[in-house]
Amino acid sequence: MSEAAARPAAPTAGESGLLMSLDPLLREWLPRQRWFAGKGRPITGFTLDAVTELLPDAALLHLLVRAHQPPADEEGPGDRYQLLIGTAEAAAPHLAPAVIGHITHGPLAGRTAYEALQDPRHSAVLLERLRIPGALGALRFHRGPHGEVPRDLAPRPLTAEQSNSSVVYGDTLIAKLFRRVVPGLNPDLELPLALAREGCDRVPEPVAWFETAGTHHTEPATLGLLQPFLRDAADGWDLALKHVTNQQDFTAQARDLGRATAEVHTALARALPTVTYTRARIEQLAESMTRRLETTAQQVPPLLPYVDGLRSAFEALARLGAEGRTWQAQRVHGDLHLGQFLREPSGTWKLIDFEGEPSRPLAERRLPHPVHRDIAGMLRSFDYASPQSDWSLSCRAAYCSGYAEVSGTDPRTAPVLLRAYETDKAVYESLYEARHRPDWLQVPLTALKRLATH
Ligand SMILES: Nc1ncnc2c1ncn2[C@@H]1O[C@H](COP(=O)(O)OP(=O)(O)O)[C@@H](O)[C@H]1O
Ligand SMILES: O=P(O)(O)O[C@H]1O[C@H](CO)[C@@H](O[C@H]2O[C@H](CO)[C@@H](O)[C@H](O)[C@H]2O)[C@H](O)[C@H]1O
Repeated sequence: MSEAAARPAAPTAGESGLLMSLDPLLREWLPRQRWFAGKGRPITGFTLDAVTELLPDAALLHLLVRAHQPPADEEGPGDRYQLLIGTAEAAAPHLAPAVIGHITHGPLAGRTAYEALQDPRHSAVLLERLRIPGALGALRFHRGPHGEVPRDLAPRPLTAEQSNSSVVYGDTLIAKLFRRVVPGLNPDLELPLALAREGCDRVPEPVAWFETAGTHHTEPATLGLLQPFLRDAADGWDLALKHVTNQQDFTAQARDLGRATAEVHTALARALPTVTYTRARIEQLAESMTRRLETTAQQVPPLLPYVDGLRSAFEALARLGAEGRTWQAQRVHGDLHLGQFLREPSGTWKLIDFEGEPSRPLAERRLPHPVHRDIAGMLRSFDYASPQSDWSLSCRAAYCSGYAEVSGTDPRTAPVLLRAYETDKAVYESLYEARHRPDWLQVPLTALKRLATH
């Protein structure tokens, strides 16, 4: 790959000028993005961790920007975000919704900054980079062992509400760019690659990816990946909602989803290390769930009345550990819900988005867990589609039966573990909804009310 357009990764005087140009705009724009993790906390400033010019004259910039929002979180001084920014004398009319703002300070004064993934000319540059392995500025591009990356596929950005940002190329490939960037290998790349090595075809195999080089004290961070696009696939969440609306049974699909989950779990257990959860680890798990409940209740006050009742779910888990109960633990999906399953026109369910819960530290997301963690995520998801209904109860049962048919173990034989994970998931959801979709907060709250009196 040509290094011609690359600029050094470390910020230079010119780059701090760049920040002067962008700072006022980013303060306004960043908090409005769905993927911005620090909602509700004021930004006190930015640091530019790296800038790579993908097109000359600042026409297309790749930035890793740290947003300072005291106090610092577990992963360092401020969250680090990946931004692709285009600048032009004037943004073309079709890019109006992508405009970040008019630059009034610094070296780019007079130009307009916009979200470059919305500009097909710019997302085409990204595809071209992903096609050819190599280094460019702060970025490192890699190709997987299989799969073609054709040239000149027409890009279209996905408009779905997402935790990250995706671009579909010619209905053939889909690129996903992680927005909040943390050091380390992202499980969204790690697990699909491991599953592909294992011959599991339930997951689209990454064909290319890119990362930023680490520093002397941080690991490289995965920035994005390119996978086959599952054309004409139906999203499990949309499909479930349609069935609810039309008062149609969904148990056959739920059973298939259970079978697909068990297949993926079996392959993951073969592909990556497993551990046994014994007393200490189970008590630790119960403690971390309790801590999360308590901190979340501080951030989501409507949760407060249920805290005592919910704590009992985690106490029961710790008690089982103390009595000598053990479980096998392995790598799991980590944020499993109906929307993570896509049904191909052939009827086959595929699984996507192995990133885990984006707000958790990466090291935590890569820990092995009993499979009940994912199963609880799906049980919550049926409840989201039709809260506290017979529809959801029968789907939950069918899902567990399907899971048992393939794995040989019915998850319902571990009700205490399942309740603890379901409670933990609903606690996570209450924070997620409070931050991103306050209108939905009632869904996990209603479930938590029930789980508190279990
Ligand atoms: N391989 C794929 N084929 C078809 N659609 C996909 C594929 N991967 C993702 N999508 C679509 O993109 C959406 C967002 O992808 P996802 O990986 O869940 O991103 P995020 O982590 O930002 O939520 C999904 O809900 C799905 O509709
Ligand atoms: O965007 P991601 O797929 O990474 O996941 C986040 O957003 C999900 C919502 O889009 C959220 O899922 C919650 O809402 C779903 C309905 O929209 C429901 O099916 C899930 O069960 C529920 O958890 C997910 O928790 C969050 O991490």
